[in-house]
Amino acid sequence: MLGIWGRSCLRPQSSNVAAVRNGTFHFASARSYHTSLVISLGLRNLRCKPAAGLSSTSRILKYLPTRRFNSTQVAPPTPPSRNVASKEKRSLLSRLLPAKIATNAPESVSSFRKIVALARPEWKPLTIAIGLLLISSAVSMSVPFTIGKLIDFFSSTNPQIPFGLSVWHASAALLFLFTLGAVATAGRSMLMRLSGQRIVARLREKTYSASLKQEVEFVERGEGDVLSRLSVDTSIVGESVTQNLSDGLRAIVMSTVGLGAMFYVSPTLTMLMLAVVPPVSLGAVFYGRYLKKLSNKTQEAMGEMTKVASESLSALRTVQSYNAVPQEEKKFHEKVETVLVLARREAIASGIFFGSTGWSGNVTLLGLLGYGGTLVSHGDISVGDLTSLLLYTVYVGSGLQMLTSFFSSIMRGIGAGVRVFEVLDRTPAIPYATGDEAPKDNLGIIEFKNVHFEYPSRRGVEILRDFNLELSAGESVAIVGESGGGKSSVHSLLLRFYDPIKGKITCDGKDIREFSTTSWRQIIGFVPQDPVLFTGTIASNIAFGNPDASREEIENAAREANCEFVWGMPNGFDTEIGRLSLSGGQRQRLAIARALLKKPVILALDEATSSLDATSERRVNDAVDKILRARQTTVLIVAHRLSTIARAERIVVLEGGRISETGTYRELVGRQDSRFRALMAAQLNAAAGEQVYLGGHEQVHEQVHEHESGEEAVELASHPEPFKEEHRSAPQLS
Ligand SMILES: Nc1ncnc2c1ncn2[C@@H]1O[C@H](COP(=O)(O)OP(=O)(O)OP(=O)(O)O)[C@@H](O)[C@H]1O
Repeated sequence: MLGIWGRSCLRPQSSNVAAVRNGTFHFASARSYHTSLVISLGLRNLRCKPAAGLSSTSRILKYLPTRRFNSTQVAPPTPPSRNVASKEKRSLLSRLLPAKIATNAPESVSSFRKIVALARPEWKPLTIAIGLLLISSAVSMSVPFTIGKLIDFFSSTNPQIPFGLSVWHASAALLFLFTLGAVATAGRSMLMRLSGQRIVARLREKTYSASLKQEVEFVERGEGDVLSRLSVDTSIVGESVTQNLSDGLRAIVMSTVGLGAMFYVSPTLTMLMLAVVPPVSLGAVFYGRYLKKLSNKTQEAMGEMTKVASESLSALRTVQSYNAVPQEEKKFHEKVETVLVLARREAIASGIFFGSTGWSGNVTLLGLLGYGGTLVSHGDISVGDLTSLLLYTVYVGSGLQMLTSFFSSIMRGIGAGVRVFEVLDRTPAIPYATGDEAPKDNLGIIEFKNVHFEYPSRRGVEILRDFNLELSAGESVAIVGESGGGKSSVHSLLLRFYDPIKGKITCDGKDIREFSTTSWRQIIGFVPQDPVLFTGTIASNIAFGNPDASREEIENAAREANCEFVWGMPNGFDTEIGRLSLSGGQRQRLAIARALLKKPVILALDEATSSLDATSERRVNDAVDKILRARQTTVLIVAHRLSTIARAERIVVLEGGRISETGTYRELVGRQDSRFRALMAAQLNAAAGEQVYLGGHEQVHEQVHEHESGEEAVELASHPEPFKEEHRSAPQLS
């Protein structure tokens, strides 16, 4: 079945599948996000016995790229002294609890407390539900007793009904009792479920909100993991605090009341029945251990399977364009087979276990019946009592079984809780929304001062090294450099997706770390290299982050960003779009409109590296040109195309993590030994068949007075003299 599922998933339209970036799966649309949930939930359902071990997903997703907390960003680790002190306690715990939970005993305890605290707002319905549980349990526990009495009544020559009731009265009383039991069961079940769902909903919202406030690194490197915490772990926690708790209570009531009733009816027979408990428990221990080992392996195998599925689905365009569907089906099939082999072993083990426990149960019943029959024939107990006893034995047996699974479910809940609270209680490495208000105008100079930067995931690899850059208010600066040189990283630092490891970025002399991230980001319009659209209308996409913008403002921003294509769409600004349902150029212009709508004081524009078609490129360039000419905004462009570079007031060359050269376009091109010239010549020469734009000084200085047909002439009088735009699509630097 999984094989079929995998096959059909590889064939649908690829519209909603996102990219794999930095080894992380990015599900950017609701549908692909949903796919990821389906994968994790589907896998969870695949497990035959959830009893032993932790949340399957916690292990499944171990194999997806997950964020490992690094030393600078993690919530404070457990102090060593506490570890030593609790060592002894842990060794005992380790025998009782699943390994992962036992090694994190303090975490587990606090997770358990937090789980209980989650149920606090639901105390009223939960208390009522527990009351109803006691009523329904009392009713169901009275059934064996009643059946015994009924048998005695019908087999007796002189039938007597307790309390002197008539047959009709007794029947009516029993009917009422059973109806009461049924109503109590229905009420308990509804209340427990509803409370559970409300707890899960609250937990999901809180966890989602906490995830959105983490620094991007945390979520991007473990996105799949965060999703599984949001979807699967939260529901396990909710279940454990309601459904499992209710089942556990029911099991306790069933076992204790059942045992009490059995002792009341016949202590000897009860002792006989209890003789079977030790061997069955021993069998259960061995079975449990084997199952735990097996389920660990199964979860690992399922992790591999999820990885294969996620990779192919998130790169569906590549898979389909290379006709690699059969190849991917085969890969998936192999992983499914591994899971099936393990599932088969688990099925055999559980078959043997449940078969043998059933056998021992039946043998016990036979023993009880044999010995009990003798007691009946001696007149020591009645037939009714023996029947009640046998029925209570069944109740106690199933009560004990429920207790076993209750214990493992609670353990699972605690394990899932640890994972959820890890996100929920985590302090983001880059504080969210705390700090001073950033200036909304009169920005002053923005300065990168001796900035050193390396990505937390790649410690020791310096991307920026003593990087210095000054941006005056209203200035437009283009950063150029080799691909992978760190240009986009400069934007990431400006936007405070990361902080420098040394040095600082200041705005009018004040470290931007002193501003709250929300107010600082509010004044920046960011157009990333590969803009992301969200499922919704074009208008809602432009107004992303500005939900109160009027239609007029949205249209003005779209006009300014050359989004004329919107007016040609069937429903104009109300046209529904998906993540990839527009061309690259259209997406960029929409993203520019989105940024402009913010009326940013700083515009951080990362030019698309992917080749746009000539018209799109021209329209994007014109949109950028308009912004540059307006000169109201400080613009920092990561530029790849000559056409953009030439339009900036100043160009900085980023090499070896620092700025090697700075100047106007004219200055840099004019210098024979300029790094800028060398860099561009090298990169443009690499473009086979393309004319080398910077082959000669004179070529570069030819002024363009006319543009492509129907386009506004590009007047760059205030800019350095531009290059000759001979090709329809300008070559890129990287
Ligand atoms: N999130 C990340 N984690 C770790 N390393 C990263 C991350 N993002 C980028 N890098 C690495 O940092 C270096 C600089 O990347 P960056 O994207 O800033 O380069 P760039 O100059 O903008 O490249 P391009 O012109 O190709 O877009 C690259 O070596 C890249 O592999």
